[in-house]
Amino acid sequence: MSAARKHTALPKAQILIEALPWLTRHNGKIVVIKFGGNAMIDEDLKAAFAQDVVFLRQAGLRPVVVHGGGPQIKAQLAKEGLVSEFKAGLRVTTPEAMDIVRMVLAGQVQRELVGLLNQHGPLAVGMTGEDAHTITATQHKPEIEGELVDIGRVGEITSIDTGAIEALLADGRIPVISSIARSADDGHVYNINADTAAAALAAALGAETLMVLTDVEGLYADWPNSDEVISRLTVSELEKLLPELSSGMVPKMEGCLHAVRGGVPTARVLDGRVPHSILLEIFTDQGIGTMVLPDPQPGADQPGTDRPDAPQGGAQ
Ligand SMILES: Nc1ncnc2c1ncn2[C@@H]1O[C@H](COP(=O)(O)OP(=O)(O)O)[C@@H](O)[C@H]1O
Ligand SMILES: CC(=O)N[C@@H](CCC(=O)OP(=O)(O)O)C(=O)O
Repeated sequence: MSAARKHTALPKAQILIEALPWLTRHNGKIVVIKFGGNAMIDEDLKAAFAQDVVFLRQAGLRPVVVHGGGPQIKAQLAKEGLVSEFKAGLRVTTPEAMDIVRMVLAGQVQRELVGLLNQHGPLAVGMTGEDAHTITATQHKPEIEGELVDIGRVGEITSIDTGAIEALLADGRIPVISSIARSADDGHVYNINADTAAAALAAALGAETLMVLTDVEGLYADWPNSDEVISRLTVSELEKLLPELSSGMVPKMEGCLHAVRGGVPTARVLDGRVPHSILLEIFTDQGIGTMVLPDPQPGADQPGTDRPDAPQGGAQ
């Protein structure tokens, strides 16, 4: 009887052992996770996301959550009879819309995530980029067909102050950050795309990795004609691809590029519809989604394993 019990438990031990080199490698490291609006509308997935983030924290990593809420903002704008329009992939944000963006992100989405995480203990603390000058911005005017266009209170990040986040991490907390910035030039606030905010924070925090959860498997090579996912690419390869990308993938991949160019060793786009996608990515040898890597240094060995980020000694 006891021998049979041992036998059935063996696969569990193997799973834990597979995680060991990854646990060792990531111990104490900051991981910035962007939780996307579309990946966060399913209750079970949200609960699994919270479990994964708490698991990372208890396994010795230092997760920082940056969240979006595009679908929730869209729904609230519709309720209030306000139009929801995007230009250059960014929401046109009138002062009235800004009030709603702020209320939905900081008052609803962030509160809900903090609540889910804190079901596991007194861990998560919510804040927005306004707090303690975490994210400062000026007005962003995207260039559309050669002209700079005014899209309202949409911000371009000018500086990041990581002090408040670092204090929370040092206290063992999980910061949960809404993508709103304080203004550098007036007393108001700016709406920031959450992928852009997550990437800027990952670079400023010196994160080990940026993980962007979304509602597709990763970056498709020829979207929407094929579902072939690009499993990894270098920043130079990504830079060449950027002009061909459309809609929500643009800020995501620009964010990954910015983070890796800013010194973050890897940035990944993951399928947030897969339960526990974060754990699969961080603690298993296979990995999923799309990984962005720095360009190889001249003369350096090319990565030989399936996971170029594999821990020293190789994942078995
Ligand atoms: N090359 C591509 N690969 C994958 N998805 C793409 C690509 N180009 C555009 N997309 C679109 O980008 C969407 C993801 O962006 P978005 O909807 O803003 O996500 P989120 O709400 O998670 O921030 C996908 O659902 C897909 O419709
Ligand atoms: C300027 C801008 O477009 N801001 C975004 C902020 C939220 C966001 O990015 O949410 P997702 O990650 O769910 O798309 C917006 O208003 O929708």
